[in-house]
Amino acid sequence: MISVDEAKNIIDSQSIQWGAISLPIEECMGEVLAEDICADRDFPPFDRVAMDGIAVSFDAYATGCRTFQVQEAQLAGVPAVSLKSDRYAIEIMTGAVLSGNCDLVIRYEDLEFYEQDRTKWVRVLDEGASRWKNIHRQGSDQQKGELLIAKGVVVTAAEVAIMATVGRSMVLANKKPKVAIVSTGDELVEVAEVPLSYQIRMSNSIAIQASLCQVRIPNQRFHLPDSKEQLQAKVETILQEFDIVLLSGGVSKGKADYLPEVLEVLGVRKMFHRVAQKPGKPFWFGMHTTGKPVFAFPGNPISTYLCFRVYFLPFLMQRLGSPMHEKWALLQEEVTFNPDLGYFVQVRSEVRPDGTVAVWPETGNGSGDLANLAKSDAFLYLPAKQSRYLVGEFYPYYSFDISSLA
Ligand SMILES: Nc1nc2c(c(=O)[nH]1)N[C@H]1C(S)=C(S)[C@@H](COP(=O)(O)OP(=O)(O)OC[C@H]3O[C@@H](n4cnc5c(N)ncnc54)[C@H](O)[C@@H]3O)O[C@H]1N2
Ligand code: MOO
Repeated sequence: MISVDEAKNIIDSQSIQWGAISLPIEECMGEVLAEDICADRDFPPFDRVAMDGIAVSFDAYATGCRTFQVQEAQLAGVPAVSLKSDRYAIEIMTGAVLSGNCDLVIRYEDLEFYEQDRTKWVRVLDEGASRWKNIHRQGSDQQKGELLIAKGVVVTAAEVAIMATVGRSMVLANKKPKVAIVSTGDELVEVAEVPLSYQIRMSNSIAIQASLCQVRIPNQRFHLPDSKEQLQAKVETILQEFDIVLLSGGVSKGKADYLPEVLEVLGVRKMFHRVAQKPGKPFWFGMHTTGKPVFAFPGNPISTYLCFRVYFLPFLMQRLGSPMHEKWALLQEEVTFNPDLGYFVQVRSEVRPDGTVAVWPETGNGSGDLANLAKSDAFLYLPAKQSRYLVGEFYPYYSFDISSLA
């Protein structure tokens, strides 16, 4: 039996890539960028007028000139016009390119217009003007060629806006794997069915599917009976059609726990079976000859969910180029446990005003106590080789809320 850390390392060390796909920017929200996005020109690309008003020469203003003859108006979206001399002003609008020979913009609020001899004049009331006031200088935000978004970023509306402004109508995103979710067991019936007294409704594959849909991973759900022949035939076709196979149930020591044997026959090499942890001890992981990973989670609902959340999800996000960062939380009640196993205790959490996460254990009745999942909102990882975990100690924390990845 291997440790939790060894199991994670084995999973992480598999070289698996699903390549990249070119997507229109309208379709890339929530995707992970597979390329860097750089500035195609300076930001802003020209000296951009930042206030509606007039453009003048600062030198004229600095030598005491406060009245200017209005030469013309220059709106946004037209080429720059130039001052005839520094006694003139050009009416100018926000978003326009700064007029030639001008280096000061004064807002309408600080101006008085008047007419004299059928000529339009303007008087400047602002006594605190400086060179380049109200002008967003070319290249002052970013220079042409600078990195604006690094690959690996999950695209939000902010990235879409930046990609749009640099003219990227198509971008490269990490291709997502197609995942098969396979539950096994003759005691399981579909959700809409009424179970007989010796049956239960399946929930593991449904929970995994819900999580994969939330992080927008294409997936399909299957259910297979406890028959070696049927498992072998069906898993063989599933392995051809999907990039990753997640199985639930059939990996412990029961008479119908055929999966480890069937998987090996199908060319899935066992990388480990059994991890020194509770719950989820019988966790099995292997690699198919084609390089596709196969995760076989122990069937007890909390074990399946734990292995999915703690091992599979971080592996998936890391491979997609958007790794999940480890979070830590502060234990609020002492826990004692068997030092031979790492213990993923279910906890209820609260974020404190200082930002730390405080957690209280909600142990429930073991890995079959599915309803206890709703009383908790995370797993706290209490590592092996110690038996007491004290109030005020920090431990790694795996929230059930994965909405930040969506
Ligand atoms: N002799 C031993 N027996 C067991 C061991 C062991 O080491 N030696 N390990 C126990 C542990 S720990 C677990 S966890 C389970 C895992 O066994 P399997 O992976 O073979 O899972 P099953 O036996 O198929 O199912 C276990 C349990 O979970 C229910 N289940 C299964 N699939 C689903 C599903 N999709 N939705 C809802 N519930 C599901 C199933 O009905 C069983 O009650 O083995 C222990 N035994
Ligand atoms: O490991 Mo089992 O998952 O304890 O119930």
